[in-house]
Parts: sequence; C-alpha cells; structure tokens
Amino acid sequence: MSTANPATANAPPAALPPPPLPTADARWALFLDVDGTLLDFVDDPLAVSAGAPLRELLHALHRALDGAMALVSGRGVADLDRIFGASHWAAAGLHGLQLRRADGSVREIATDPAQQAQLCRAAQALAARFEGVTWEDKHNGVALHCRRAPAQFAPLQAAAIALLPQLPGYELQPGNLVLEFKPAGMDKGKALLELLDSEPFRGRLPIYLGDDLTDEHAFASINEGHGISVRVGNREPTHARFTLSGPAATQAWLDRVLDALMQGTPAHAPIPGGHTARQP
Ligand SMILES: O=P(O)(O)OC[C@H]1O[C@H](O[C@H]2O[C@H](CO)[C@@H](O)[C@H](O)[C@H]2O)[C@H](O)[C@@H](O)[C@@H]1O
Repeated sequence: MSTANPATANAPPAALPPPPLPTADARWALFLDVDGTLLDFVDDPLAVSAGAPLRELLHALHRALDGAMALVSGRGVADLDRIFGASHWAAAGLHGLQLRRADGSVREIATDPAQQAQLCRAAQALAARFEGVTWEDKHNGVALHCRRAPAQFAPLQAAAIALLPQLPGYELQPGNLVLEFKPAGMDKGKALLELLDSEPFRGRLPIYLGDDLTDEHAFASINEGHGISVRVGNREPTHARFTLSGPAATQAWLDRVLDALMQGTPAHAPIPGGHTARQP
C-alpha cells in the first residue's frame, strides 16, 4: 500500500537542490502532477480550475516541447480536461488506469460497473462513520477526503485498511488528506513508462514534478531512467533528487524552463496562446 522506501524511511530530510534548467537544444519530456504541484489545494476537489496564466504557460511549453508534455494525476482524464481545457495533451488519469497518448489514442483499465457500485456503497458507509469526511465517486475507484477534518485521517485509514479484505481486487492509495480505493496493479510510475515508450516522448530526458506519496512511484521510475525527479513541497521521505517549494515555485520554474527552451527563437516571436518568446 505505502510506497515509502524502507531504506530512506528513517533518514533525515534531504537537502535537495532546485531542478536545473534545459539548454535550448534539450530534448526534455515534461510530466506534471496536478493537485499540490501545479495547483494549490482547496477544500472542494470540483472547485479546482487552472487560471488563464497557467493554461497559457502550459500551452506554450507543450508547443516548445513538440507535444512531449503530459499531466499525470489521480484525477480522471475528463476532470483534467475540465481543469485545463486541453484535450489534445497526453495525460495519465486515475493513477494511470486511464492513458491518453499524444496522438490521441487512449487505453483504459475499466472496472465492472456493478463492482464500482458496490465500492461506492462501502465507501459511503465508511465516510458516514467519520464526521467531516466526504467521498468522491471516481467511476473507477473511490476517494475519501479529510481536508475539512484532518484529524480523521488516521482513524479513517485504520478503518479503510480493515475494510480492504472485503474489496478484492482493490488497493488503498493514501494521498494528501485523501485515501483512495483503486483497482490494484497500476500506478503513476508504470503509466509514466508507458507514455515514455510512445511518441513524442520516446528517447527524451524525462522530468517529473509531483508532491505526494502517489508521485513516489513516478520518482522511482524517473531515477531508474536517469531523468530529473522533482518533489514539490516538503513531504519526506522522497525518492526525488530535486525540490521546489510549492505550486507558485513550480509555475515560476516552468516559466524559466519555457524561456530557456525558447532561446534561439526570434525575440518577441508571438506564440499562439499568449506567451511571447523573450530574449535578453
Ligand atoms: O495526482 P494529483 O493530480 O495530485 O491528484 C490527487 C487527488 O487530487 C484531488 O484531491 C486533492 O486535491 C483536492 C483539491 O485541491 C483536495 O481537496 C484534496 O484534499 C486533495 O487530496 C482529487 O480530488 C483526487 O481524486 C485525486 O486523486
């Protein structure tokens, strides 16, 4: 269930450096977690939306990387499209249970609707035992949210672990004040490798930014492939080798990445989507 590396579980917090910037000719592939990495947490998951500056920045990066940019999230792909309005981007949704490649082709590991309905009933009954806990039907798994009642996380987790044997085929994935019952066997690290084996990601240097326990799977995959793993925030322990302090720092760094990638592009060349190539 937990992805924490036993080898690092008791290690002191790592003093990690900020991530490097690309050279103008770098062949980067950018993988971005969403909540807690690109966007600040809020109480209501459905209230989340990316503002115009972030959308424009990501559109410009997507173009500068020739499409080698993907969102990797616990959210479903349709929810990502609602938040970013970019249904042509590659994306791994529901921790990789859903995958949309850059060419638009999709693959989904689907759940039997009757099984999902049973899971929803069990999750609803569980949430009702803990004041302030809400549940989210993810159509292929369920999330139990504690953001409005953080003290409930530990007792809720104990109850969820006790319930798990009654839910064959599911595993429990803890996240930031959230516990998810998800179909077992897929994680962000596997989804990332699947995307990396498709165009235009193949052969590029992978960069992954994430803030949560669910992102540790991806950090491990990235490190094996000699990519750049970036923890956003201060969660410990982590497999990541670089760090940024939070979503605002992520956006500032991405802005500098875009600038670096655009070196060599004529000054003030207009880029559809609002970003303009800046030259010294
Ligand atoms: O993998 P991510 O992109 O980080 O998505 C993980 C979960 O994000 C959402 O929950 C989190 O963000 C909410 C809105 O800020 C917040 O209220 C909640 O406490 C966070 O855990 C989403 O609701 C989940 O389904 C995702 O799995």
